[in-house]
Amino acid sequence: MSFDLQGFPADSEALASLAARGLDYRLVDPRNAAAAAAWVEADFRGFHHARPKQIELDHELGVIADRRVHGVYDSTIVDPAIPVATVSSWPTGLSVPGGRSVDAWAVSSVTVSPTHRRRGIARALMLAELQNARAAGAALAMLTATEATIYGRYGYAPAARSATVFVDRRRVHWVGPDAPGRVQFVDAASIREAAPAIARRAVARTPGEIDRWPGLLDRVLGLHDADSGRSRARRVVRYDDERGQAQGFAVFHVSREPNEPGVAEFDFLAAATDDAERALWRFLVEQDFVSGTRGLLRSVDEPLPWLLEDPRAVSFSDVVDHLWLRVIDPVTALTARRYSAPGRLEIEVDDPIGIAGGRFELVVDEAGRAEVTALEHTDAAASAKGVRSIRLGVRELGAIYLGGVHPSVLARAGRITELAPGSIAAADAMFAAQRAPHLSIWF
Ligand SMILES: CC(=O)SCCNC(=O)CCNC(=O)[C@H](O)C(C)(C)COP(=O)(O)OP(=O)(O)OC[C@H]1O[C@@H](n2cnc3c(N)ncnc32)[C@H](O)[C@@H]1OP(=O)(O)O
Repeated sequence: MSFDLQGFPADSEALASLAARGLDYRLVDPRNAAAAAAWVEADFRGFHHARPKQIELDHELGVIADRRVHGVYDSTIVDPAIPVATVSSWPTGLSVPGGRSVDAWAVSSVTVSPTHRRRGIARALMLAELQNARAAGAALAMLTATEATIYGRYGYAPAARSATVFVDRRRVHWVGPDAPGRVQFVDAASIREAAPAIARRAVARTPGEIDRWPGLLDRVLGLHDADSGRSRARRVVRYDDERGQAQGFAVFHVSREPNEPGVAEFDFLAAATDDAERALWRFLVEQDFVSGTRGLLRSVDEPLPWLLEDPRAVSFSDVVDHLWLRVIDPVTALTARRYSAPGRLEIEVDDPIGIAGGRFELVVDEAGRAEVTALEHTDAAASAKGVRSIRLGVRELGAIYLGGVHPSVLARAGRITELAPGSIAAADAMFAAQRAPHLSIWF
């Protein structure tokens, strides 16, 4: 999605509603070093992080150079250059079932200073971001949330979960296939050039993953602050296939207690093929002098238990909502993904914020490809025709979009209404995803 991030002004409604509270809502120019640094300072404070070191600040300034960054300013405080609220956003691809990527709008860095909380600042920022997403032509807006109670009111819903996986070293006996290639240690800097292409292919394999940005790869490889203790503890391994082509890499470190075996911990594994995924997992779980391996932000549907003789070597904990989606343009969003069963379904979407509401006809062919049309008529007419038809809110549409939540579960929760017999069963079959949606990074 090509889009000029600085090319349109700050949202006029947010501007007016914050001005009415004596606050100034501004688009921050990331090339203005002082303003951008003050914004980063507020962002770090908002998330209760320590003040950034210069090297971290420089890294963050590089990241926000590719983002649309807003701050809210209060001219009456001691340091009015530091915003009392922050938000950043950018257009990026979201992988959907079937392997395509849909244009989406990522929202991040939502903070409001504790001195200014609960007076509607976040609300103004979040409504503005929906308008930004629309202006950018995004089919969906998306975010990862610190707390699950903040974003539903703007139409977001959890659409992909993640889990912590722990593998008990003593019980590891690999029974999966041997990978034809090999795993080797590589220097973090040496893999940086190949990393974007591997990550891109890995992202395309899994619905729910989003495009990686350069600063993220620098950070996971520890290159943004190479001399820090954290970065120096990181080790990088790469999987090369039988032809010597790099197909995946993982970044891990071993946490140590004196004279005790440590735990191999990782939160970044990019595998472009099944062989790479298996080989990297095998390397990570078969280390010696560790009590186990812990992977963060892993899929709830990892194949790992099926690769070990003792599936109970693997435990899943902290299964949480992770990726939150907000449908902006139902026709584009619903057309982008592939479906698991053919059929015809009318979907009535209620959107209290007035962005994505309406009635839509989804017709899926034998290959799982969809044609989606916005309809004019009412549900009474649809059910009279005997057409399979459901009614749901925009949040529920976001929840089922990637196939991570079954429509029948939301129907049982009273959150989807079946307007004609068989419609929920049809929706379950159509929206099912071959691979559980999963997002393995924070953004
Ligand atoms: C995508 C991301 O960046 S996730 C990061 C979110 N940010 C953080 O966790 C940092 C710490 N928290 C904060 O900075 C603030 O508490 C924010 C940004 C979450 C909320 O900012 P505020 O300006 O206080 O929110 P605002 O006054 O606009 O509240 C809007 C609504 O959200 C509700 N709300 C706000 N924060 C929370 C919360 N943490 N938990 C539950 N409800 C909340 C309010 O009660 C209000 O509800 P209403 O619409 O029913 O009246």
